[in-house]
Amino acid sequence: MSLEQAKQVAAYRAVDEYVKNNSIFGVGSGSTVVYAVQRLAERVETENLRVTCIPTSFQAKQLIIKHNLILGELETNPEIDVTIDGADEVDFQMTLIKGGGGCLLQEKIVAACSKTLIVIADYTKDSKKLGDQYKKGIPIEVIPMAYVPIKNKVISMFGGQIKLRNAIAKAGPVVTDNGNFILDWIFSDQDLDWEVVNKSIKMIPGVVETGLFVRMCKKAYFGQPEGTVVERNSSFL
Ligand SMILES: O=C(CO)[C@H](O)[C@H](O)COP(=O)(O)O
Repeated sequence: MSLEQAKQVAAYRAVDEYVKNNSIFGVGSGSTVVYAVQRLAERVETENLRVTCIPTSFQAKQLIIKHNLILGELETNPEIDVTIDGADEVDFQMTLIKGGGGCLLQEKIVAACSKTLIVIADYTKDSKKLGDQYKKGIPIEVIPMAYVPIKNKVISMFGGQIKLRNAIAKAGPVVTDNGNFILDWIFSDQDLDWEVVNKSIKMIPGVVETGLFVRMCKKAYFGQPEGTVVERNSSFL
């Protein structure tokens, strides 16, 4: 079974268990979420469901439109029933690293407006400690003019290394859906208190958001190589 199939089984399971009729649904971003939207569209069609979808990125909005789903926004739907999103890594405490695809800011806003946040991922994202699996670091979305002082400050507070994320098909840095830059912080200490780290980094002027999702996720579905799905529940939500 391929990695893509592992993503698909996790996504289908989560949509089947969590999406209900007459609900407001947060649509995450990334390659795994593509399968979730696919499954949602199937269910809307066959079960005649009414589900209003709130996107977490330009990509998510395009997926909603492509599948003829109802597109909503936080202005009119500030309370979301459930959001299903991918993750770059999920540790044993259900702390997430997100933002590998650069959409962390809107993902965190939508997650914070959701009664329930569910993660869907393949088995490579399942980890004991952050950094065991995902080696690209913690994304930090920043206001462009402040990227150097923020970089220096984070390193002086917590160590490690920071890279400004560069675009692939464009010269220069990645510019997010919100017009900001992304710093990827490769931390050296795996035993940090992520709640403290998240709050401290957020206090630095010019930081818009971090890709650390602490105590936000209720459940994770990990698609396995043999086609089964492993579930992990949070102990605090
Ligand atoms: O946080 C994200 C984007 O900002 C994604 O959810 C995360 O990168 C996982 O993506 P994928 O499902 O493609 O592995």
